[in-house]
Amino acid sequence: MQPILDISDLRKSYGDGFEALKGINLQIEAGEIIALLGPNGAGKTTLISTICGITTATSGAVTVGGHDTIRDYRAARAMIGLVPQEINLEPFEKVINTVRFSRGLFGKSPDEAALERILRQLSLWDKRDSQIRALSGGMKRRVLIAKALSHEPRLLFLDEPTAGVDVELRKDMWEIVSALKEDGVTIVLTTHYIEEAEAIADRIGVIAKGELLLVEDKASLMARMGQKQLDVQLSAPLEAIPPLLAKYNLTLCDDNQTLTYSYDTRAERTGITKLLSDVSAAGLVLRDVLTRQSSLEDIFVGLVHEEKEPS
Ligand SMILES: Nc1ncnc2c1ncn2[C@@H]1O[C@H](COP(=O)(O)OP(=O)(O)OP(=O)(O)O)[C@@H](O)[C@H]1O
Repeated sequence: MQPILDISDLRKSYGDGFEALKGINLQIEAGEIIALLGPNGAGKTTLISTICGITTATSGAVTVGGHDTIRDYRAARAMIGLVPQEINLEPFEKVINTVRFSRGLFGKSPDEAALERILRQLSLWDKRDSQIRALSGGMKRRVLIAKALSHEPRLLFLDEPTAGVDVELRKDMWEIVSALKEDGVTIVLTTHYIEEAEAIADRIGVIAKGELLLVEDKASLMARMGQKQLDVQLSAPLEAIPPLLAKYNLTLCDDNQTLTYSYDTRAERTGITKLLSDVSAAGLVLRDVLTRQSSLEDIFVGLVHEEKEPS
């Protein structure tokens, strides 16, 4: 099946020569939620702006639903909704007029039923005649989403939808995103929050210094997180792993005194009991044991760190 979004070798250098995107390749299937995680300045906003035609790419190509975002800009843009980071609403305008106006900007014919459906979906229907300035911060964010949905796009970009919002509002936002997915909208969101990516994304991309360092199914990332390491510290150094312990796939650390064993915390049997009894049967004396777990955060920090300080 043709991906709804296809980005190939996308590069962006700003006027001062700074390369904000260094050859991004990414395909997104219809109906997915993908979270792009990255530190400040990684290039997330630049990537979204380039796809949406707000910024011009230096080279590379992007298609949305098969439409090239440059040659076939209108058709591509009509399929995209963008929820920007900043709240940029007209304070004296009524909610419904704001959303109606956005729809008009895309040249879509008026459709009051569509507006009602969007406003109801975002729990804004009761507020349709309120002025924007009278709304809470959370409601204003909902209006931004309603505006982005006003022309019924198939692909929605949310640029840091929960930056600086409280925990309750963040959860609200996550529910909205899940409901949109149920409706068949494909969602790309950028975030600094690892737990946000964990909570709602199907796939996670890590971006740093203009490069996409990893794109992976959340499930397989979680499987990596399920891996734990057991460090068995011995009272004396070893020359090599004894043959009796060969079957455990152990690593002997640089100090020659620590054996590391990886296991899956979710497996029925971790093999730890048997390992420890075989360690003793091999005549080794334990000094200490400790366990470590790699989290998505470790994976993320490790990747971004490697990128910052290439060895
Ligand atoms: N108009 C511009 N001119 C020059 N450099 C720019 C411009 N816009 C962005 N940059 C630079 O490009 C890099 C990527 O910025 P971008 O806003 O895309 O990052 P981001 O990942 O969205 O960061 P944040 O999480 O802080 O929003 C940054 O180093 C930024 O300073």
